[in-house]
Amino acid sequence: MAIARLTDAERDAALDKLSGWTLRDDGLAITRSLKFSDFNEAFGFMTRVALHAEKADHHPEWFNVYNKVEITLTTHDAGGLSMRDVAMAEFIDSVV
Ligand SMILES: C[C@H](O)[C@H](O)[C@H]1CNC2=NC(N)=NC(=O)C2=N1
Repeated sequence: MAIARLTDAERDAALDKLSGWTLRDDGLAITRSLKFSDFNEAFGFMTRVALHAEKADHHPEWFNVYNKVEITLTTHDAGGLSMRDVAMAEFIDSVV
């Protein structure tokens, strides 16, 4: 399904309302690194996000080692950032 890619202005406005997210060098994704108290906390967080991602049909690219989770959000169908990434980032910000 074609999903609209954010304009640079929309992207910058979105980044302003998010916390802890940085734009990847190529401008096509946003990333955030999280540190939890232990693996159980980290994986519990990932479980919550995974269930939400499935409901939203929008899935993060992420890396976990012990209590650290590195998350990258981009919309493959848009070839860059879309409002789905912003919505997913807002959800993640609300559960960390
Ligand atoms: C078929 C399925 O709806 C699509 O592949 C969805 C699945 N999850 C997705 N997740 C992300 N991050 N980007 C997408 O374009 C995307 N597309």
